[in-house]
Order: sequence, then structure tokens, then C-alpha cells
Amino acid sequence: MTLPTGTAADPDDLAAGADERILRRGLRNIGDMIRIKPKPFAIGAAGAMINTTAALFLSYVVGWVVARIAVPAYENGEVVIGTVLLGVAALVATSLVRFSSMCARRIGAGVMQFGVQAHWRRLITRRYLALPVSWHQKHPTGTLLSNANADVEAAARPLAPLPFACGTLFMVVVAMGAFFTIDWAIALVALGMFPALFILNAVFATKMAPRAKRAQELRAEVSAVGHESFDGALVVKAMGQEAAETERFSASATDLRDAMIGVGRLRAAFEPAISGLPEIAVLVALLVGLARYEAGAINLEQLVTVSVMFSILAFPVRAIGWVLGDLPSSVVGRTRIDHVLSATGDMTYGDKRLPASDTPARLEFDAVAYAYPDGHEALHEVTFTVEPGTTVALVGATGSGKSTLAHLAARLVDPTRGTVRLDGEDLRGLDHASIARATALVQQVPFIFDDTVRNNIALDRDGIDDDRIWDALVAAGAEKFTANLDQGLDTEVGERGTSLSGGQRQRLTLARALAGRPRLLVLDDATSAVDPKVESQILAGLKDSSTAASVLVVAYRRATIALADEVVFLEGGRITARGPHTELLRTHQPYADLVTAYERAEAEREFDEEGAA
Ligand SMILES: Nc1ncnc2c1ncn2[C@@H]1O[C@H](COP(=O)(O)OP(=O)(O)OP(=O)(O)O)[C@@H](O)[C@H]1O
Repeated sequence: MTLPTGTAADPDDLAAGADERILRRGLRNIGDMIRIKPKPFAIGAAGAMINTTAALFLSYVVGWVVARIAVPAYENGEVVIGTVLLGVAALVATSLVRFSSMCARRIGAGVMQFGVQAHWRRLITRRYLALPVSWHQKHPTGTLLSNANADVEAAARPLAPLPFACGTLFMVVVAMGAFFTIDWAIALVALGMFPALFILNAVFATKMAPRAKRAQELRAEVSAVGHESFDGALVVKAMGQEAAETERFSASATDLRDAMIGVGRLRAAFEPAISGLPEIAVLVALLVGLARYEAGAINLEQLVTVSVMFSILAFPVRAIGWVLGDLPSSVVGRTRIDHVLSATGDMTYGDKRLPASDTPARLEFDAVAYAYPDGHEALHEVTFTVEPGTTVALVGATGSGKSTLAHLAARLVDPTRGTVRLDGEDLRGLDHASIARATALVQQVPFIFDDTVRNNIALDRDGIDDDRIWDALVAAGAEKFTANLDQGLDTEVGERGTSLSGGQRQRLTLARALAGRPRLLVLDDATSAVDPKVESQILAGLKDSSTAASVLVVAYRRATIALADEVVFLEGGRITARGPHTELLRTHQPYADLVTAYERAEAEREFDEEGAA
């Protein structure tokens, strides 16, 4: 299976030679993230700068203590208590400032990193929900999960060491000033370290970019394969496919492992080099410093100050390396996030509102055609009307276009040609709330949230109280089993309603639709797992209820079809017959054949069930 990687990046864009672009794009990404969370960044960076300034000050204090206290005490045995106390006070005060500023740096970095992650995740989720069904059909859930997790984490990773790196840069600037005031030769050693650091990083970015991109794609693939395997666990078990599925998952996991080891190897080579560089600079500075001391260009206090400053600088300079080291992966993560955020094809809604009404709606298909994004035309010139208060059954062989029609009725998709109208208004011109209030679609595969029965039915919609929930449960034939649940409406039904039977789940989703008192109910084989007698009672009840809706029902059972006022018979995406069920049975042989085949299948199923009982 080829899984979409969900990235808009041109593969060559992140390949060799793109280091400059990665640096630029990585820094732009950091700039964007600072704009998202400016306050925590300011706190973290200020903490880091205070910390590094205190660290530099400490080197002056140490230089002063050595030259004014330690050396005289060692050479002459002279100890001036006041000077010692001053030295100790300066050391303690500097350490306290370092401690509190380090806390500010870490808190700022953490709040910024996790705040930015939450921000991206919110945007991605909002985008997912705004994108059309056709977009979702092309993007596996696992890949979307990977966008919201692995990609977001990769994009925001440079933020963890960012304030530290900013403080270090500040320290470097201050230290360079200090080096130049102390001695130009020592300053040159420090100055030489930074070009070397950036050259090293450029080489690293060039080599890392394609590896990081591959690793990120494989993360998405493992997530997609894993999600599919876990989601289809029952099928896998029932078909005895555990070994094959484990093999499929482990092949993806192995690829990811290899890619991550490749990333790790490169980091393993880069990080010691980037850490070693300042250590080498310290050594060179010591040698140069000693030579300058011997030559009388600097005094002992200056030599000690410079040495301490270099060794203090050596560790924080790594933070710059950490930020630079995370740039390639962050650019890849950000590119993949942008791919989702810039995806187009949203369903735009009009601003027309349907007037408030509780009478059944009129649904009209006018010369409707629909082609899937792959070009497959599933419906051609479909024209029919569901008159207010009537029930129309959609009947047709598998693949004839029934579900596609149901999706068009609920405006999950728009027709390629022609118009779908609700109460005379083109669905495309209506506002979202009008459609959601007037129409309810119930699909064959019910989706139950891992929540209570009450919340599954109410779905946070206004005006749905317990009385209304019970009315909906009665109409959906679900009140008895709900009343028998341990905690009634408060019963937690488990992930996807695992504690319920298939028929119970279908009835709950039907109750969810009915609780909104829709004026048009679209049932896409929504009661297939419900006992046929109960199904007939539910559908008959819907017609008689005081809050009657117009009903468009995809039906397979003769009893269900017979309840409809009109049958629309589809063949290959076209309406080939329309009229009352009894009339079509007489006048249209393909219809009679199909309904008879359904009836036979139903009778065989009932016979098998009785036999099993
Ligand atoms: N996402 C899709 N992309 C491309 N073609 C699709 C897609 N979904 C459905 N189709 C095709 O559109 C046609 C109509 O499909 P639809 O699901 O509407 O049929 P149906 O009558 O509801 O079938 P069934 O009774 O099996 O549910 C079929 O040929 C199907 O293969």
C-alpha cells in the first residue's frame, strides 16, 4: 500500500545543497513561533541573558578572588578578612542570580515549546474538520495523527534550547567585547571558533535534511499502518491474518528504526564535533593566554579571567549547536504541518437561513451528477423529490450510488452538476447551521464516542434535555436497553460503543439524529443490524410521530421498502424506475428481481439464525 506522506515539500528542496534554505526556513519557523508565544520567549531569553551575564561576572569575580586573595595568601600568608568576605558575598550573590535566572529560562522555554505545540495542534484539528470528505478519503487517519503529533513536536523542538542559545549569543557578544579589551590575540581565538561552528552546521544540515524528511515520512507511515491494524484488529483476528499484519507493521517499524538510526548516527558525529570545538578553543586560548602572559601583554588576573570565561563559554555554545541541529527536522515537520494548513477545498457555506420551522422539509434533486475526485462518475442526471412528510426509499444494487445520494442530501459533498435543494433553496447557498438543524444523516456504520449514553445523544447541542433524549430513544426503539443499562443515561459505553451490540449502536445513533428533531432524516442503511420487526416499528413510528420528518431511506428489506410512499430505483448511478413499491414490482423486472433477492437473503439469514438458536 502506498501511503500519502502528507508533505507539500519538493523532495529536492530538502536534499543536498539546500543547507542555506534550511537555515533560512528554520530561522523563519523560529521567528513564527516567537510571534505565537512572545511572552514566554521574552521571559526565557531574559532569564538566559541574566544567567549568562552572571556567569561572565563570575569569571571576573574568580579572577579577582584568585589575584587579590588566593595569590597574596599563598605568597605572603596575608589574609584580609574584609576582602575575603567581599569575595564570598560576590560569589554567593552571583550564584543566586544564576539559579533564579536559570529557572526563568527553563520555565520560559517549556511554556513556549508546549504552548506552540498546542497552538499548532488546535489549528491542525480545526483544519481537519473544515476540510471536505474527499480530502479525508485521501489521507489515512494515522498520517493525520502523525501530523498532529510527530510533526508538531519536530517543528517546535528547537524551542527547548532556544532561550539558552539566545542567552549564549548575548554572552558571546559581551565576551567578545571583554576579550578585545583584554587582548586582541585571545579575542581572535574566540572569533575563529564561530565560523568553524557555522561551517560544521552547514555540513550537518546538508546531510541531515533528506534523512530527517525520510524519518518523518516513515513516522507517518508507521502511524498509518498501526492505526489501520489496531482499528481492524477484529478482522485481522477473524481472518487469521495476525502474522501477515504483524509482518506489515514490523516492516514499516524496521524502516523507521533504520531511518532513525541514520539520523542518530549523524547526530552522534555532529554533536561531539560541535561540543569539541569550544573545548579546543579553550585549550588554544589557554596556550595563547600563557604566551601573552609570558610576553607581559596581560597580567595574572586577566589570564585567569580569560581562562574562566572561555571554559564558561564552552558549554553554553553547545546550545547554539542544539538549535542548529534541530533545524532540519523542524523544517520538515513545519512543511508537513503547512501542507495540512494550506490544504484547500473547504466547503464554503452561504448566508441564507431557513426560517425556523418544525414541519417536514422538501428535498429536491435536480439533474444531479456527482463524480468522485478520481473522476469516477457515480451519479448521472438524478432528478426526484422527497415531498414534505413523505418517505422515499432508495433501492439499488451495490455500487449503484445510494450512499453518494445520501451524502449529497446531507451536503457532505456537492454535486458536480445540477442542484440539491432544501425547501427550495440550493444547499450551497444555505448557512451551515440551517443545514445542520434541518437535516440529520445516519450512516450504516454507527460512530459512538467514548462517553455516556446521554452525551452521545446530546452532543452538546442546545435544548436537548433528558426528556427529549428519552423521546428520541423511544422513537429509535432504544429506550428498553438504555433503561436496563447499569447507570441508564449515565452509562459509559466505551470506545466506539464496544459495550453495546451492533443493533444497539445503530439505534443510539438514530436516537442522536432524532434528538435534534430534524425536518429531513436521511438513513443510509442505518438500521441494518436492527431486528426487521423492530426496524419496521421504528420507521412506522417515525411517520406517525408528532415531530414527523421527511425521510430518505436507503433500504434493503422488503418490509422497509413497503413502508415508503415512493421508491427510487437506481441502476449504475441513474434512476431507472420510480413509483410505489407494488407498482414497481409489477412494472420493472430488475427491481422485482433485486427485491426478491433481498427477500431470499433475508429469509435465509432468519433461517440460519433460528437454526443456530
Ligand atoms: N471515495 C470514492 N472514490 C471513488 N469512487 C467511489 C468512492 N466511493 C464510492 N465510489 C464509487 O461510486 C459508486 C457509488 O458508490 P456508493 O457507495 O454510492 O454505492 P451504494 O449504492 O451506496 O453501494 P452499497 O449498496 O454497496 O453501499 C461505486 O461505483 C463506488 O465504487
